[in-house]
Amino acid sequence: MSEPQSPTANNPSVLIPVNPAIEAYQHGLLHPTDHPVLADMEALAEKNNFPIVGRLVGAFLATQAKMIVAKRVFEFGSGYGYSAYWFAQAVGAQGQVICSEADFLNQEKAQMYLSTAGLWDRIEFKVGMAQEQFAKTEGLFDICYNDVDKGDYPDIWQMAKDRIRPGGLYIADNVLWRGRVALEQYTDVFSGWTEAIKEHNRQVFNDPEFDAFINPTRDGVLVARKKTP
Ligand SMILES: C[S@@+](CC[C@H](N)C(=O)[O-])C[C@H]1O[C@@H](n2cnc3c(N)ncnc32)[C@H](O)[C@@H]1O
Repeated sequence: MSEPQSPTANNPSVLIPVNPAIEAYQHGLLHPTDHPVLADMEALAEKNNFPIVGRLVGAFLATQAKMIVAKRVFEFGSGYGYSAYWFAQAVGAQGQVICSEADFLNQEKAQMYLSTAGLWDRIEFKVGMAQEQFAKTEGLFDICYNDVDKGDYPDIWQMAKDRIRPGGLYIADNVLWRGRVALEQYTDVFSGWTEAIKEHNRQVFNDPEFDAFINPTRDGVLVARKKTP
């Protein structure tokens, strides 16, 4: 009997972490009460091939934030506010999500979408390099969320880890990088990004101050909780 065809049989240099049928099943379980603006944001991502986290990971981010009663979140790489929608909804009316984004054109879109969703007053949107914006922002965070260009992942981890409160979370998207991190041979989309993600993952998992886990949903979401004294 022949082996079943894997979804990546034509492309052995990547693996899809979760079977698409399982992700479709998970999608089917999500409740349809989220704000209709999400569908507009998803349609724009589809049209422009823009890498938003998508609804499964969005719901996961919001759940993580609610679990630790997060009130202050810093996002590294906010795009036009899709992941920020989930955090803003989770932190509540008294909470704050500080977005950082290199492309100034995304600020206007984020404002339009998140105002429609009634969440803009929980957002502080900073245009510029996330590293610089973070350095200029004082205080500790309940969550630092990393979704910038992947070559910068180790640097972002190094700057974020000391600014997370005990019991708070460091979250990073795309840490499985379509499975390339698990392969000996792969085709890199951008030179060095797979190695940077692997180095980042090693650093997070080896840090004695954090407990870490990778949720393989979509492209892999790493969650690391800072231990309490
Ligand atoms: C994967 S997208 C973010 C998607 C967003 N988190 C979401 O799910 O809706 C990455 C975004 O980060 C921005 N970006 C990449 N590297 C950055 C950096 N070092 N500083 C600021 N923005 C960055 C890009 O312009 C892009 O909009």
